[in-house]
Amino acid sequence: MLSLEEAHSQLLAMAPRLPSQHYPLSRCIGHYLAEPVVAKRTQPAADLSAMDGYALHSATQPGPWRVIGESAAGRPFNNAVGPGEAVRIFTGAHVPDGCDTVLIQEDATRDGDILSLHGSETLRPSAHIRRAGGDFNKGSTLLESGIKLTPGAVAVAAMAGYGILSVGGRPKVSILASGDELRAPGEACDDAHIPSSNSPMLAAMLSALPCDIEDCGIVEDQMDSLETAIRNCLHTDIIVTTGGASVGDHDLVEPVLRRLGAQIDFWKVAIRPGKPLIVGRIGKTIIVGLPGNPSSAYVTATLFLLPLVRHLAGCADPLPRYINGTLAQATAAGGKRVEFYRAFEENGLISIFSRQDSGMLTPLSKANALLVNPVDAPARNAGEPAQFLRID
Ligand SMILES: Nc1nc2c(c(=O)[nH]1)N[C@H]1C(S)=C(S)[C@@H](COP(=O)(O)OP(=O)(O)OC[C@H]3O[C@@H](n4cnc5c(N)ncnc54)[C@H](O)[C@@H]3O)O[C@H]1N2
Ligand code: MOO
Repeated sequence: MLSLEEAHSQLLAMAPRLPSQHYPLSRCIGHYLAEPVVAKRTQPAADLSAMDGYALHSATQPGPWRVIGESAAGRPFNNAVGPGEAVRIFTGAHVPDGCDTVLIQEDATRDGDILSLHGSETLRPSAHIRRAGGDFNKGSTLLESGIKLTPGAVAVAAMAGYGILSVGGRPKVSILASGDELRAPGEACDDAHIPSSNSPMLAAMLSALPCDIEDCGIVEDQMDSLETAIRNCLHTDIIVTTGGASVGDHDLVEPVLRRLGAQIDFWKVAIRPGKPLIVGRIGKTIIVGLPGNPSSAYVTATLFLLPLVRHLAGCADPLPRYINGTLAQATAAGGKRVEFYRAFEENGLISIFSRQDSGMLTPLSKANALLVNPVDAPARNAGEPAQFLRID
């Protein structure tokens, strides 16, 4: 059986990133940057006041000063300020030549044009001044390609002079649930049927990524039906199936993929839950066959589907990131497969849910972490270090 590490390296080698595209900043959120953002301007471009008050030279204190003009944001005072003079200034406005400090208006008394300092405070040079280039300088690289564009990253790109960014492509992902027992969520179910919870779960997981999702519904456990359903999704970049990935008589994903002439890249990975995962391709479409058990589908989507989408969309670092934490309770020794326990993490302390059956959804619904129990790990006590994946 393939190790998790081998499966991950095969996954990322399967297909190159999708071609990049140009988007206005308003549509860039959540996409991966395809080219670095290099500042086209310096910010601030000049020394600016950080407060409302008066610009003057600290050597001329304690005053009084004569107010000779005003500097507002976008409307600088363009003359020099001499000894004994001050300029009314507002937050974001240029600090005029001849001034090296800002007296905030709460510490000032003004009588007509005459300004005096009240209180015994000393005005320090540079106080309340944001220096030119204090945030960034023209030509400096502010964002590397492959990073996810957060609101802060979009804002720095705008301030750096960009209105349009080059971002990675948006993979098209179709979701296909297979199983005679499945009904669409919300439909009535008798004892022989269950709602397809995997379909909305996968759509919800993918919704956090830059991709376009097509829910292709539910297909019965029949070779011809599954074959037709997969054929109908071949226009997408990824087809994710759930169920029918294992070895039972009604588990048809692998035989149907073979009938369709698919290349099977790997089937069965040394992980628990999720061992029956199948990954293959038909032409340019990658098929990710997730096991049907809800927690197995969740874990394999976390470990394979989301990283694949991130990779195609241009993410520099698409694989799940393990975080260091501390066990709140003892764990059993690891076995021959890496185990991912549904867990709850708070302040780095990880507790494992007592019910870990991969068919159960209640522990998953409360989990915010997957505790990683590596292959052949020794049994561990509460207080020992452990790694986890954040899943909220
Ligand atoms: N003899 C063996 N049996 C099984 C093995 C094995 O190695 N040898 N592997 C087990 C493991 S591990 C898993 S996981 C499951 C995976 O099975 P399948 O991918 O073939 O999934 P199904 O049999 O179709 O369904 C399993 C389970 O999940 C429910 N299900 C399916 N689809 C959905 C959905 N869309 N939403 C909610 N629940 C779903 C289904 O009703 C079953 O209860 O195989 C083991 N067996
Ligand atoms: O790996 Mo299955 O996914 O144990 O339930």
